[in-house]
Amino acid sequence: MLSIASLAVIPLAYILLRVIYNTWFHPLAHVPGPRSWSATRLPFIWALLRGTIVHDFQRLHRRYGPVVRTAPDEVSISDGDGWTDIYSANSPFLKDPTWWKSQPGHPDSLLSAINPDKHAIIRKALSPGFTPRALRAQEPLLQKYVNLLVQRLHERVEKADIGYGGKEKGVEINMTPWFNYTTFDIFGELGFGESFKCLEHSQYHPWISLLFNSVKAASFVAAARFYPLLESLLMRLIPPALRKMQKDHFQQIADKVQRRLGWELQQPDIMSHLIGEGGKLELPLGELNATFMILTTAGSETTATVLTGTLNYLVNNPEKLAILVDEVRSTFHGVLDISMDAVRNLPYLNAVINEGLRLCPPVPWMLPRLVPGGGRVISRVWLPEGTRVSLQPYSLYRDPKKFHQATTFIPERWLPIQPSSPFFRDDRSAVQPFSMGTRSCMGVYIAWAEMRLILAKLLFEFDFECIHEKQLRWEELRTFLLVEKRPLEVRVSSVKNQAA
Ligand code: HEM
Repeated sequence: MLSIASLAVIPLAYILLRVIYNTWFHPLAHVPGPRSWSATRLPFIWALLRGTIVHDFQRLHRRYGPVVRTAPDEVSISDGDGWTDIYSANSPFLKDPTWWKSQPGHPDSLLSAINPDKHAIIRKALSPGFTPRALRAQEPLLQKYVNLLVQRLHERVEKADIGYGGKEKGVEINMTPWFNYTTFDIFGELGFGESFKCLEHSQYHPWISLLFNSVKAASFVAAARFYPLLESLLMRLIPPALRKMQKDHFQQIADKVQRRLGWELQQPDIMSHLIGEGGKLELPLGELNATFMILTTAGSETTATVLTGTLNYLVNNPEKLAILVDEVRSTFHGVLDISMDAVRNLPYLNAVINEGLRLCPPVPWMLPRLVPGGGRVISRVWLPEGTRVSLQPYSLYRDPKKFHQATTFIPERWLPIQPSSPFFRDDRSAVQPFSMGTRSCMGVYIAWAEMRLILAKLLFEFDFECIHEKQLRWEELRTFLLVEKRPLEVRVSSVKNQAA
């Protein structure tokens, strides 16, 4: 009979053998990387749970190069070629189900559909709502909320001016929630004709507050998925109250969808393109609900992150802010002139947003895809079939080998450049914040329109200044699938009040 000691020795011996195999005999043993990360998945999980994974990957890439082994069966890429190697149109690299698969019994959404044919059906049904033509019809919806943002900020500034008796210039405002209020309200209206009323009430809708926690929880669920036994145990341990909260969260979106489907009046929102003749839906209701649940986050939190990051870099670089302010205020006579068409070709505004996207990508880490049958060469390294492989925008965009003064905010690198410029050799094509190919961002036109309109209107109406003792350091933010933003406290004053 086996003694207790030998029962303990067997799993230990198994773990030791696995570590030896992973480190020296695994088909990925030739890929550079730290031994501890190659031997077991624990360092990866630890980084994921602490929210430091993006920075840890960046550190590993600086040390080991553009292709790094970050777990026994996983490789991280920080190289522009990775975009075409992994994500180009009709790429055979499918999403890794560990991260994406929907929970058993739940319908697929646009993001969770791994099968390319299934994904193509959902994407095709949604795509008419995301074209430049659709966006033109949606402009009044966007403008309504950008104007409301401006109005709310004016109210804050005026209230403070009265309070201080005009002695101090402007008021301290945490801009982080204001960008979120605006983008969530816009998506609510654009998606299902019902905003979250955040700007109206100047506070988060409870659905959004809950969302931030659930994105964080998703990191934990993903961590557990690497250990199927642990996953099933954890799933059983979820308290009923938490399960109910998760269900209610989903149900609120399902209710919004249902209300929108019941409308008699039509407006040119995304949903309008999904309702066919006689009210027939272009997608099964379950998939529609699941897709709008995900879309609400993808379509709001991302844009708000770039806006927060970009304004942060602007206030910390007052000379760049002054150039942009000059461009905006010299182009427009009044705030009503600021339309989607009118802001599209402002060179410095576009350069600023491109630089914001480079330094503050809201998807700083592309979740893994799987290397297809037969293996593939990625960034000049051969990887066997089944390897999990991800691209790291955050590391890539801040790589000093790819960009001159890589971690400095320099919008000029996006303007037309002479060969004598130190930025001439910048690898601009490596910056693909909306990804590439069949699974690239559908909201790219909406996102650009929102970012241009919001920045242009804010800078036309207000002066923004950094509050040095409350500076936000973007490099210190944690990532739980998405970036965990912190308050961006800035001093805001109204241009009108100064002119008076
Ligand atoms: C600056 C803002 C944004 C950035 C940087 C961004 C970036 C991205 C990226 C990188 C992906 C690919 C994710 C992956 O494959 O792992 C993606 C997917 C997606 N994004 Fe965006 N996004 C932004 C805003 C938006 C907006 C405003 C919307 C909608 C209104 C939107 C809708 C989508 C959708 C539907 C997908 C999934 C596409 C598919 O799987 O076929 N995004 N986005």
